[in-house]
Amino acid sequence: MTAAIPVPAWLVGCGNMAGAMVDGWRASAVDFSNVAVIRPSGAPVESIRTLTDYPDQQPRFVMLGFKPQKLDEIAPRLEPHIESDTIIVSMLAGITASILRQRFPNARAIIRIMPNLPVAQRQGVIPLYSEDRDDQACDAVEGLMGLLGLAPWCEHEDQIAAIGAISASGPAYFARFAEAIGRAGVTHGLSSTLAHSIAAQTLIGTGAFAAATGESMGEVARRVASPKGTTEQGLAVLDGPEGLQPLVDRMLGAALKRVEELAEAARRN
Ligand SMILES: NC(=O)C1=CN([C@@H]2O[C@H](COP(=O)(O)OP(=O)(O)OC[C@H]3O[C@@H](n4cnc5c(N)ncnc54)[C@H](O)[C@@H]3O)[C@@H](O)[C@H]2O)C=CC1
Ligand SMILES: O=C(O)[C@@H]1CCC=N1
Repeated sequence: MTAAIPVPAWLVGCGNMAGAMVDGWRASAVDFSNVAVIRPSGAPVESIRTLTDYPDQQPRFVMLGFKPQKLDEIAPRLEPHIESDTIIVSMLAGITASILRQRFPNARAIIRIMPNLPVAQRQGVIPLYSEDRDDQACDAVEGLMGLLGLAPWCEHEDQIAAIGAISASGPAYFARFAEAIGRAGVTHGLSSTLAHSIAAQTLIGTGAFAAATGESMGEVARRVASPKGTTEQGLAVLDGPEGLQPLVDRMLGAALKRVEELAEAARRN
């Protein structure tokens, strides 16, 4: 039997990220019959009832899927519906468990997650973190997230941000790298369509190859780069002192700084 969403359940905000989770759960045959999406646009979500306002109901499960900057607009109207039976799952970047507990003091348990878009294909990474020692609630949410991919628990809240900077933001970074390789292909005479499609297919194929062989990315790179061959010369540029690692370190640092800023803004309110 597949994991079940405790019901009644509300998905408050259902855009790119929560929508991808819904797609993954749908592919896992999760029952949505007592689940409602609540968002002001009322834009329909396939096979889930969509509402523009909170019904007169006390939900047992609420997933926060809106932007962190919306917390102070949304929390005061949502809070009266949250009771000692309600599990809150939050994907809001930067919004800590203690900030959420302050906004929703009555919640049974508050569980933070930091999912990524490939949950739609059940190939996601979904770190979890909670400060509430509620094994039943944690097991229920772990079961649901486990349907969508790798769902590790974090011991410390900082790990949610660190994992998130890699895996939640990661699809954007890998996508950007593939775009840059595609653009380089155009510089070398390929048509834009061909260059970008082969760059994307190479990213997809590399992931599939690594998954099928179980090899680390380091091993995959070594397998491609023949000694004294062509790839070795390209890797030497990436591996140089001005190469990829310092750039990636700065990239992650900038994203993590923003996590702090979002938390600070929420703490001030
Ligand atoms: N996009 C991603 O890959 C990831 C996003 N997240 C988190 O997911 C959350 C949502 O991000 P996205 O899906 O990218 O944004 P989005 O803009 O695609 O979706 C936001 C949703 O919030 C809804 N919304 C706006 N105002 C609302 C209100 N007053 N009440 C209820 N719903 C309201 C919108 O209708 C929309 O459905 C953010 O907190 C972000 O930190 C976390 C990990 C990855
Ligand atoms: O960019 C963001 O703020 C969200 C959180 C991690 C990925 N997307």
